[in-house]
Amino acid sequence: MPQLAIAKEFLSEYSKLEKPVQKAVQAALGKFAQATHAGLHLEKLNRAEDPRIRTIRINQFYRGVVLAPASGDLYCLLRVLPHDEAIAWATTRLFTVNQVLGVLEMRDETRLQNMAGTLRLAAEATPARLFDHVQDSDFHTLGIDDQVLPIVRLLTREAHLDALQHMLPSLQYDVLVALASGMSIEETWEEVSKHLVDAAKPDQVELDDLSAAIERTPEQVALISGPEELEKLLRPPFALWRIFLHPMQRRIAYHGPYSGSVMITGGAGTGKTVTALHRAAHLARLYGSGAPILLTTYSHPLTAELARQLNQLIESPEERDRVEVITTSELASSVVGDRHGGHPEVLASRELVTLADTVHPDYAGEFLVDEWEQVLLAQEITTLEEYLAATRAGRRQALPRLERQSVWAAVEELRTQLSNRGCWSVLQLADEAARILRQENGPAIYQHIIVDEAQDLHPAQWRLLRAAVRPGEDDLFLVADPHQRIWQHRVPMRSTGVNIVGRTQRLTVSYRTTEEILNWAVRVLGLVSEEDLDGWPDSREGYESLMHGRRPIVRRFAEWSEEMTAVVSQVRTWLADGVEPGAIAVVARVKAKADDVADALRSAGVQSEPPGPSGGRVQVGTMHSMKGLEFQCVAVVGVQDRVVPHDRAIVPAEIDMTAHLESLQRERCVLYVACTRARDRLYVSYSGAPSPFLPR
Ligand SMILES: Nc1ncnc2c1ncn2[C@@H]1O[C@H](COP(=O)(O)OP(=O)(O)OP(=O)(O)O)[C@@H](O)[C@H]1O
Repeated sequence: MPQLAIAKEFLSEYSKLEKPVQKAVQAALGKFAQATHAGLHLEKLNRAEDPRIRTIRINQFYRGVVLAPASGDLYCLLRVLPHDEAIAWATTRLFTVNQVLGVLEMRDETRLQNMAGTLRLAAEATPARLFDHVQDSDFHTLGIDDQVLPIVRLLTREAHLDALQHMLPSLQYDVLVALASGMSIEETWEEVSKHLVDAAKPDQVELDDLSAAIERTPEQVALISGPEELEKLLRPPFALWRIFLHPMQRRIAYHGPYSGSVMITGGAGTGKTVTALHRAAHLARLYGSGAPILLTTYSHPLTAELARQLNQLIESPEERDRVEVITTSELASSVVGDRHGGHPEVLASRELVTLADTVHPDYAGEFLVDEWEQVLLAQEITTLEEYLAATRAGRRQALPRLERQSVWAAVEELRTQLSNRGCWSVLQLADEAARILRQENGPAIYQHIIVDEAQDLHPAQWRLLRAAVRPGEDDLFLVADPHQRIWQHRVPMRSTGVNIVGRTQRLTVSYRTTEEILNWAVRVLGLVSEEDLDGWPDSREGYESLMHGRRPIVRRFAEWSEEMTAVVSQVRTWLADGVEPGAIAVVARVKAKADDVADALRSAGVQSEPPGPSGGRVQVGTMHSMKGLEFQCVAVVGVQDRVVPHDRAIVPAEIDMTAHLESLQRERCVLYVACTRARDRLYVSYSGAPSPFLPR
């Protein structure tokens, strides 16, 4: 029975082909998948470096490049390119199985041989070599093969190594870069092992067993089980993440049972959500009976997106039905609704503040709500005595102990008014639901809970989730980036009630953005101290992107009106370059500025919409509203002093220094989140003095 495999490179270029060419590709691939490829003419090439390379006709102009071993029945589709390009690519490439690492490797053999000649000449003039300090045996241990080693021994400068980047097998190139940058053999091995399926060398490697090698290279090539899978894979939106997982993502998501709660951290765009989705799919497949699985986060737009992606990932309706995708608020609502009857009505935060404004002449609604949520509900304070004894670290406003009595009375009044209206606040509802579950101590609602964006949960939401699943194997799978904490006050890891000791993992490769944008955006975060992390695992070391692109543009203007004119013109340039309107976002720290931009765009004939499931228009919104989203091009505007950080979000230093620093760090995170939404292009502008967070 013939087997079909496809390379990631093919799938990314397939999505860019015109519809008729895509149809022709589907027809050709369908024949492979249905094992009727005998009708396809696999054309052998004269002078090909790899005797197993064939091409197939897609249409008059395009050809597919296929790796077809002499024995066995595996066909691997590598590229689909215009005719001449396909032939040129196919004749120069050589595929091998790495003897030590067992992965499938590709090299540009023709250019590599030419390069060897040039390097030999350069080496004759220089006795010292770049890798004099590395023994042959160490190279072998790290997977450098006998064909590459003689070339490596000719290298005299790092620039020569750079020149080999697109010729060498990628993992061997990574090894050489690590060694050249001064890493020890052990450190280099640690880097390499991240790319191996079991983080270890395979026991035995058969050099002509392509199927086994493909299974060890899940980042690059995928075996297709049959025509249905193929059909699904090629259906838009060509989701690469469904098939090609980084070995680390795969190891984490498809791990056997974890003995307790697990936390996965990683910088923006490292595929944390993707890993959470795969874990949900894995658990749904493993655990057929019993309580359902919950996939959750704090906001509805984010759960809507999670549900949409999960629908793409899980094919079996029964397995899909095992995973409930709802917000923590919806969970709270259903628990409280079940016990108190009816559907609890929740007051939106703005209405809550308006109501709180009316309860006491001396206290602003915002202050009372903040005190209730961030002190009382956060610390689960239920009596005045507890409140009088509570710490108020991190509050915006000092509060003499004597005054707490009247604040307590005002919050009580707010609660009474809410209750008279038959309403709840979001966090009050979470607190109540957690209390009910803990009191009942009944069977767990969920067998497993998977949480995305866990860094933004409030303590009441942590209590709710903790109570909704019984502590034990595979109870909580948490995905977080402590550097993207933009909402709540910091919840120290020890206050979450979740024990992750010894069960933390980190993702480091960004799949979203380019190295240029990522390096710039990370500098926005400044120096993050141990205290800032408060027991949460760090997630920036080794954070990198394998993609390259343009550096972010930063522009200064004298006035907001000029800045707006410029951003409108930037959006129009992107549109003129062929970027889809829905792949463009304009982001501001405050809503008023976002509204100004939306108006300016409208006047220029460009329609926009708020962030969310795209209706195909340019999206304009606040930095907070962009959480979890991504766009090809992002413009972040109004990044000036006193706006970023936003004056009102900063706790004055004279009130509480720790809280002041914390609030500053959170504002850095907000800007970091906004900038890391960009895949290819990032444009940043400000009027007057720049934000102190902008990298120099
Ligand atoms: N293995 C993969 N192959 C291809 N694309 C991937 C892979 N993993 C993630 N991606 C893509 O990278 C982008 C970022 O992934 P994801 O949203 O999961 O990252 P994240 O870490 O949750 O990001 P953030 O914290 O910024 O919200 C998405 O477009 C996703 O489809």
